[in-house]
Amino acid sequence: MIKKRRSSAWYGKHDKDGFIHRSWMKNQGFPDHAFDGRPVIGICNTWSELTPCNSGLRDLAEGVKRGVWEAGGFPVEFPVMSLGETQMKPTAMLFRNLLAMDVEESIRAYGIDGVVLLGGCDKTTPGQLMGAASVDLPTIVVSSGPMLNGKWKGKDIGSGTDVWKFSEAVRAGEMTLQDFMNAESGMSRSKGVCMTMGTASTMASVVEAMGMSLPTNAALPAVDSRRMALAHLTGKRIVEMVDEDIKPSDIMTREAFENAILANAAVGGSTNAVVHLLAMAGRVGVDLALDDFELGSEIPLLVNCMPSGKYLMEDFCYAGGMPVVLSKLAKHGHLRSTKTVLGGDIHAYADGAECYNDDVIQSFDSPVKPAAGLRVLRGNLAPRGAIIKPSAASDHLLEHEGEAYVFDSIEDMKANIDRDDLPVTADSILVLKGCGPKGYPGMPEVGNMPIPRRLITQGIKDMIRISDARMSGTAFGTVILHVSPEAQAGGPLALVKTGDRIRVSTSTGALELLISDTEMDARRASWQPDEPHYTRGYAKMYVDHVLQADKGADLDFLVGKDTRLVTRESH
Ligand SMILES: CC[C@@](C)(O)[C@@H](O)C(=O)O
Repeated sequence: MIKKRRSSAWYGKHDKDGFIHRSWMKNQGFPDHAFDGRPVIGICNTWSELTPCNSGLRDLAEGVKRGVWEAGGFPVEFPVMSLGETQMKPTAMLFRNLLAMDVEESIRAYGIDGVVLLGGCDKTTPGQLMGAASVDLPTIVVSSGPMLNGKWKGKDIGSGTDVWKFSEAVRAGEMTLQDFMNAESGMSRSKGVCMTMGTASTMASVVEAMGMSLPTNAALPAVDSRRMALAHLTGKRIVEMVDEDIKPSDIMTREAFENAILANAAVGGSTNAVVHLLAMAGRVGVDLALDDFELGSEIPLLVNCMPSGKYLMEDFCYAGGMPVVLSKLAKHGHLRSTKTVLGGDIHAYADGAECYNDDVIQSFDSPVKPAAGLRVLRGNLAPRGAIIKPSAASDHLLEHEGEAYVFDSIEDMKANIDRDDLPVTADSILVLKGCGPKGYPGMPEVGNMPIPRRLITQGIKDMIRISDARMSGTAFGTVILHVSPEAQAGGPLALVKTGDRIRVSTSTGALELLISDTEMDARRASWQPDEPHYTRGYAKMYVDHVLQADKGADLDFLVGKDTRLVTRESH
């Protein structure tokens, strides 16, 4: 017998409970020595054919198992809910916290000592980490990895980013519907997540910057054999980590979250990282606030990937990937010291990293864009904040005052956006209500509303859009998101009327509805929330308990952790 482990409370007992735990597991052909006290490693898998981004995780699980066996551990794979943002209605975000509950309770209830999280699609990474952090066993992430570069008509095309471009081109009459449909197959040529710097690759990048995965995990393409090797090495490492007792709470420190914010700015990462990092921080008890994201605002955009730049994740990988970004951040004093899954400091991920393509990963002195990180906006329209991604926005709209055109719901927007008589100009500000966590529900990626047809046919490509929704990490435009409190929770967004003037200043961080306080109070007095869409089940629980976007949209009762061992047996 090696050292007494958590799993020994299942497999090390010599009574009827130990018999039950071991004997039933042996029906899968595991030999006696699998239960000799070696570390039991749970492989928490979000593989699903309905989550195409994660469809390669079955293979990667086998890679992790090889490494676990090699290091003297006992690997056991288990499924958890899988969330495919491209497939789920109303949005996978509605279920991120449900996945987190599934992960948390699975880890807690089973006899495992350490966990490898296999995720990829946007919500699977944060959902798994939130759940794992609330139990706090040694944990490492292995991501799906991005798809190969999209290819169509001899050009590279990027997941999401080119969907938005193509669909606007069809609406503007610049692309045929047949061409639009033909591009589908070229865009998704292999297993893996979006190969733009969408939310999936953003989350993998920030997780690497936090030290929660092995180095190079974020950018290796899903089908690159080196990803299988990385899974193998992760399996080996998690066994050692159990012995070293390195837990998420040792790694996911305040400094690690700051590194995530800084890295997110440098890679031009998704706005969705904000709600996910806030929710993850809430689980480990790190006091991260929306304003902390301003930390990244002066960091230049180094990674020239869509949607803020022009390349794709495969190019980013071949240019050196995250270790290069971390080394550039370190060189300019923007990488905090913090422990990683390897047991050393995050600076070790950066040491010796070489950049193989200076156009794909640019320098601090000559970046893709200066001061590219997310900005937090506040004012009487968003008392608890809103965010904008300047690197994906139009410079001329970053300081702007204009007249609001309001859509009261997503249905209203869809029914009217293409009306030929829609009273909007390029200076108008489109406002969409009812798309926050409680409103839709689930805070979908609809904030980057299409440009009204009458403007797009005049060649207008961007205008200010404001909502309580999120937007795809692959999207672009001058889009103000995550307005808190949301309309459905009675935030001032609910009170905006068509014709009101709104002022946006990205430089001073202001978002103001230019009406008097008296007028605001009068409108509030007659405001009623919409009837809830769901009156039972998980969605009802979600709506009753979800926190606002500025707090990460976790459920109020899931914040924090409980690391106690469950002592009561099932028989
Ligand atoms: C279409 C792109 C998606 C589904 O990945 C999106 O969720 C993102 O934020 O990147």
